[in-house]
Amino acid sequence: MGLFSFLTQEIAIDLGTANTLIIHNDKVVVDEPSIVAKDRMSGKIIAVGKKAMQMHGKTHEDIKTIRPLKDGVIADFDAAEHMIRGMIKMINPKKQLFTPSLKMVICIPSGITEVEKRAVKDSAEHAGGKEVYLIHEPMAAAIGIGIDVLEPMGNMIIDIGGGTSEIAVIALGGIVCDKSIRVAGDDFTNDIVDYMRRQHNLLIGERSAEQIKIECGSALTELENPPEDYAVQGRDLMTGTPKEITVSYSEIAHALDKSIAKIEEAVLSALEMTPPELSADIYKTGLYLAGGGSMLRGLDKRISLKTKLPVHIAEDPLRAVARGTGIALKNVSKLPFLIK
Ligand SMILES: Nc1ncnc2c1ncn2[C@@H]1O[C@H](COP(=O)(O)OP(=O)(O)OP(=O)(O)O)[C@@H](O)[C@H]1O
Repeated sequence: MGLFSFLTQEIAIDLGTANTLIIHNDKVVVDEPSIVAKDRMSGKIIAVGKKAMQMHGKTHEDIKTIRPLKDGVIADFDAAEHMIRGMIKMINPKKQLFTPSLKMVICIPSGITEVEKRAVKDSAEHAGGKEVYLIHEPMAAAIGIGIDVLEPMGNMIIDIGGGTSEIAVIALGGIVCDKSIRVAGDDFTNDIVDYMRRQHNLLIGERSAEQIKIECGSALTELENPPEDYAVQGRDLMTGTPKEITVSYSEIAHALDKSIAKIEEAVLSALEMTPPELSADIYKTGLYLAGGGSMLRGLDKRISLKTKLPVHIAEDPLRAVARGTGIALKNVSKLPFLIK
């Protein structure tokens, strides 16, 4: 560590629709849901991350919870800036004598527009970033999975996050072709809310729906190791009173079918766009899945059946992108694909 290293702090940020992770000194130091709570009267941010999440869906009229990102991009600039600031503060909760200047690498979806890119950069700079680099999420995921992205070898990465699913073929340090769709884990959650309302006349909140997805969600109607049925509580739409019903994984698989089919279609379309030499590589290496959405039971098998290719899930899918962004941070000068 250099003499003046305390003057610069190097951080990698996986700024996601659902979760934001910060890596500092090779460690995940922040892993929080991407949400803030605001006092409507004063306009002040009163909670960031988990604390704000606990308030989500339970607020009274003076408090508003905001998810600053939608579909992988910043939807509320002011809230995003406060969220980034708040999370950076979590790294050094104690007051410091010097405010270090920040060198950051932040990942962005590959289908992002120039204006959306600018919004991420501006938010980071307003939150104290002096040297800000951007990296495309599939590239970060590939690095996080352990793929040598600079090699003349094609690899396909499917990153299913909260707001976006990104499918990219990577070779020689670049994205050769990609397909980004705004259908991912959060759409699975919304499908469950809709399904419960339609099928069971039961109104449930977003957090309960996410819990169902995690506890008994599935991409296939038949699984080798099925999860147990799950008891769901909500409001009966007919009587207005609280009610409990039990759901099975096959039922949830039906509810998620349409959204999963859209992801499958995007994978097939990315495979169709792939130059033949790289198709040959992918035939040998298979497809790599990353992102929290890829943890849905049976999703790897379903994509494998559809594409007739082997599918591998990253070791820790929720952290693959953050890990890759952290590695990129340490190699800023060597990686030609970082965006300044
Ligand atoms: N065990 C699980 N099974 C299914 N889905 C899960 C599981 N754990 C987390 N998820 C889902 O993963 C999603 C979040 O994944 P991730 O943190 O990779 O997304 P993100 O980076 O915030 O989003 P994006 O990349 O779209 O900006 C959420 O929709 C969450 O519900």
